[in-house]
Amino acid sequence: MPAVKYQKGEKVMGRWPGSNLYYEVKVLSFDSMSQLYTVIYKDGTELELKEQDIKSAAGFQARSRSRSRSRSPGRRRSRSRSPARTTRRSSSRTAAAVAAAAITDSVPSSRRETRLKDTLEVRPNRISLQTYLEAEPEKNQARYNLRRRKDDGAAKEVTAKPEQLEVEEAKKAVAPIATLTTQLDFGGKLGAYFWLLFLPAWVLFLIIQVNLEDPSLANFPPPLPPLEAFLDAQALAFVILWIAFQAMLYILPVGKLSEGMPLMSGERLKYRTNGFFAIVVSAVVVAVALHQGLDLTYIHSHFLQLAVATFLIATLLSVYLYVRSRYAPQEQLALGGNSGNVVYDFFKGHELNPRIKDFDLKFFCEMRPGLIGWCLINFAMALAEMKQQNLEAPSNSMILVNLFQLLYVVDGLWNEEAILTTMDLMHDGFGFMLAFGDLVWVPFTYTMQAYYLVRHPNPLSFPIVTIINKQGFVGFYIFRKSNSEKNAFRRNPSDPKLSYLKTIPTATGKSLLVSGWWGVIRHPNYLGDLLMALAWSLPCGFSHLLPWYYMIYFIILLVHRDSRDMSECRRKYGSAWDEYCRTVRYRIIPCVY
Ligand SMILES: NC(=O)C1=CN([C@@H]2O[C@H](COP(=O)(O)OP(=O)(O)OC[C@H]3O[C@@H](n4cnc5c(N)ncnc54)[C@H](OP(=O)(O)O)[C@@H]3O)[C@@H](O)[C@H]2O)C=CC1
Ligand SMILES: CC(C)=CCC[C@@H](C)[C@H]1CC=C2C3=C(CC[C@@]21C)[C@@]1(C)CC[C@H](O)C(C)(C)[C@@H]1CC3
Repeated sequence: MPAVKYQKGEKVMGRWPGSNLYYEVKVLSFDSMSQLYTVIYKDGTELELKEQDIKSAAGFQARSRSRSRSRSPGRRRSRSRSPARTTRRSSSRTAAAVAAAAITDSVPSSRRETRLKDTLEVRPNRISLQTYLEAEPEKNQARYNLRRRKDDGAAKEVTAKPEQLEVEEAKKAVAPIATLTTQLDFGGKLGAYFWLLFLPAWVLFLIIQVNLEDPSLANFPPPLPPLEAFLDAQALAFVILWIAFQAMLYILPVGKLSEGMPLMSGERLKYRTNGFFAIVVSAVVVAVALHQGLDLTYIHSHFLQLAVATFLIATLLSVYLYVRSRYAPQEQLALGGNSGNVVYDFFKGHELNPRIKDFDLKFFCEMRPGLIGWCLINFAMALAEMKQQNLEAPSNSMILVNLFQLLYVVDGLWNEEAILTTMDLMHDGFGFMLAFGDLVWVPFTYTMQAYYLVRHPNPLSFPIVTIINKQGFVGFYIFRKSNSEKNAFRRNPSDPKLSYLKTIPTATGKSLLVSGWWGVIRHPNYLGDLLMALAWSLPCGFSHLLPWYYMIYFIILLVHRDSRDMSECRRKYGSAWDEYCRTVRYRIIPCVY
């Protein structure tokens, strides 16, 4: 049996996977079968290393000293380039930021990412393990038995001090392994069961409630109608026709082909961003159909059946998405949605950008049938209100709700490219949650205010209309400006028009905005969105809670989304993110939250 070179408890230097950096580690054990040492890093991360990737601490220091004096290009660079020349203002500079700044100073920002990845000698000394694995998965996997031995879910940060050795390219490249998702969102596996049952039931509850004389969110669920009342072949046919019509508009070679953000593979997918064209054509087609005698109030009278039909389609789509995610190549998968639990994975979704040829299912579902359908339903509710209340024109409240929500959707479609830098498109897998959210939840619950007004009129005086209008537009202004600022910055960080903005460099090569809208609060777009949501509920008055459902749901959604985003960004950007949070203290409401 060969002698064990390093003993249990011994402090040695372990090579950081995929790089030439050595960290101080403690030997925990040696497995004679696999010939691997289990070592623990200072932050508690355990990895298995081969003997050749371990050096004794004494020998390493002597070698490292002589090398760093004579030939470390990293050192030369950081001495000659003062970190003070970066855009950062804070005095408590972390090593990560200084390291990144040393590089970003000399490189145009659009090329920073590539340079950072290539330049192995200047590595930050605090970097998240998972970020590192994502950045260079093939190198890591080629050389190491790279599994975290003590995984408690969230990626931990390595705080050990790196020593620098020579720069060389990793030699082999093999496909990365599939990693199990251990950090589960939405209440984990049990939560997934709950949401799968609760979300459709809640849609049903809302639809049944809103038709009652005295609707309330606090009401006990009324008795369910018989099963036949839920299913309607004609309603199903309409829904299929609508989705097929939107799909046809989406694939027309009209409008811009926009590039998505770079994927892990470096590839950038192309998206046909012709959403504005789609809503204009849809409006024209609906106008022609109305002229031909189509009775749009059918949508009001068959709302439940239309919702159930759409739910069936969303469920079938989710099953398809789940099955295909099992066969998708590793580099096309999202980080989440691979827990090993069928229900959780079905709910969360695992494939990042499922496509049939060039047809992007997630992008299409998020931006087209549900979103444009939302406006169509609102319009049908306005017609139903006129019919039901014998009006010659829709009420002021109905007009306000219709116009505000139309503005929201048209703006989203006009700026469709901006969706490519949002969380759903960049990070989330496509599964039941998003398919159901996009196709059922948005059109059948976001229309609750308009639906409510059909049977529950709320007359508004002109001054009140003016106040709600102003408040809604302030929200819209904040929402649009902040989203556009981030989108423009993410697309071209060196855009001269954005040169006035202050940024924090991060170890990934991307920077974070710390001035402008994103320097006031961490989610200015959420604040704008919430103010708009308020303006959609106010026209319905205060007699019932039901039209306020969207506001309540939206606060919960955005607070949860913000915390999901915080942990995701912390994982990605490590100490640079902490620095950002110290500089920009409030999340959504200045000085409050
Ligand atoms: N009506 C509705 O039902 C809903 C509407 N929305 C709206 O959709 C829009 C998009 O929201 P969402 O996708 O949740 O989140 P964001 O558009 O806010 O995207 C978050 C991402 O932005 C990047 N980012 C965060 N901080 C900074 C910074 N300081 N500088 C530069 N980049 C930063 C990070 O990604 P990275 O660094 O990787 O680029 C982060 O993950 C929002 O306006 C929201 O209100 C959202 C959900 C539901
Ligand atoms: C409860 C449940 C099933 C939640 C799913 C959440 C989805 C409904 C939302 C997640 C992010 C969304 C966005 C929009 C609609 C709602 C969903 C899909 C959005 C398309 C609305 C229009 C905006 O202008 C927008 C493009 C910014 C926005 C993007 C996020």
